[in-house]
Amino acid sequence: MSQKTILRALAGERLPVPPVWMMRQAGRYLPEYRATRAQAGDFLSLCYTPDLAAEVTLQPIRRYGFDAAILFADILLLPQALGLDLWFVTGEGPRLSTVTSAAQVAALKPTDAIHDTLAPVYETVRILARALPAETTLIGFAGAPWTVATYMIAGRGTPDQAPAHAFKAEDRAAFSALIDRITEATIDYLSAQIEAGAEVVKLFDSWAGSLKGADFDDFALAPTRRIIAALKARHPGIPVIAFPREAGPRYAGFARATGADCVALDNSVSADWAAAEVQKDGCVQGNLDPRLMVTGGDALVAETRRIVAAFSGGPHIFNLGHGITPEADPENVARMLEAIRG
Ligand SMILES: Cc1c2[nH]c(c1CCC(=O)O)Cc1[nH]c(c(CCC(=O)O)c1C)Cc1[nH]c(c(CCC(=O)O)c1C)Cc1[nH]c(c(C)c1CCC(=O)O)C2
Repeated sequence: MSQKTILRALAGERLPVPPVWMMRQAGRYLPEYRATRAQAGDFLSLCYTPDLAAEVTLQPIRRYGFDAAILFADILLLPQALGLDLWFVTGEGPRLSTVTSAAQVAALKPTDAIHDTLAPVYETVRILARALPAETTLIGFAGAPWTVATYMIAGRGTPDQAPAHAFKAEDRAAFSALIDRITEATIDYLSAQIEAGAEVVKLFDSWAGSLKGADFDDFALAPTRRIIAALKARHPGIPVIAFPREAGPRYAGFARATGADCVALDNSVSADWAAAEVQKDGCVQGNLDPRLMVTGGDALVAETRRIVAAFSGGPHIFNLGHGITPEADPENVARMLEAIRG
């Protein structure tokens, strides 16, 4: 069996101390990240410069000794590789050219053309596979099709994903074709990350919670299942983490329905409920409220310990319920790690 703690937990092993990493662990809360980002000039240049992207991936590993490193990139690089324009507005977030018709779906670049744009990401993975400490697991990632589609349709982040819901309601066939195109491209994108050295991959479905009923089945669950089945066929033994954020009761059964080796939990579900209803099917990850990394104090330590205790009966990877924010205090990360590792 692998000695890497993350891989042991993903294989279903209960460990006395849970392995730990954090969503957005390379990010603006760290002064060394801000310095490298300034050197790169802007966020996308940082993503597409392998030496610098590898450097920011390694920064939180050096500072905190996390058990996993997550490739530094962004879920919106794939839409760009499919032919959309992408830029980031400082202080606001991403902007993309949009896809809102069957003709625009058909005009996206073919899947085998994505690697031209994404080659630097694979090079970052290769650098990291060589540079990481022997005990650190390298996680690759992509956005899940629904979440990626919400940005491609709206051209930006939206609080309620209304433009994507409208497209789905107006032309379900064209919307489904878009989901299929993203699904196919995601399979090849993650496959290439694995071939470059990613040991685990994670699918971020940040907006899964806005899909209800049959829509959740068709556009959160089914594409995830299809991606995982294709990856398992091509790369047996590579674990997959699924993050259907704010899926609520639909977290139960999600691993069984999709074949995910681990389900990442946001902080809106109770740890005790998830221990009973989600962890019974395998590894779970997440749940700590990222706001505690800003406020810290005794509440951070108490909540960290409560989550460790709640999931102590089965396989568990400690993580936050969503990404750490720029306002977080780096000292609070150290405090959290001390509460987990003692
Ligand atoms: C929805 C989404 C995106 N990107 C991602 C998601 C899914 C997870 C989630 O829900 O947060 C995923 C992501 N984005 C980033 C990573 C790198 C790995 C990591 O450390 O977790 C990962 C895994 C870097 C990033 N991606 C982004 C930053 C900040 C950019 C900067 O340095 O200015 C980082 C470190 C920018 C980004 N990228 C995206 C948005 C909406 C924004 C702007 C909001 C923000 O600034 O936080 C799209």
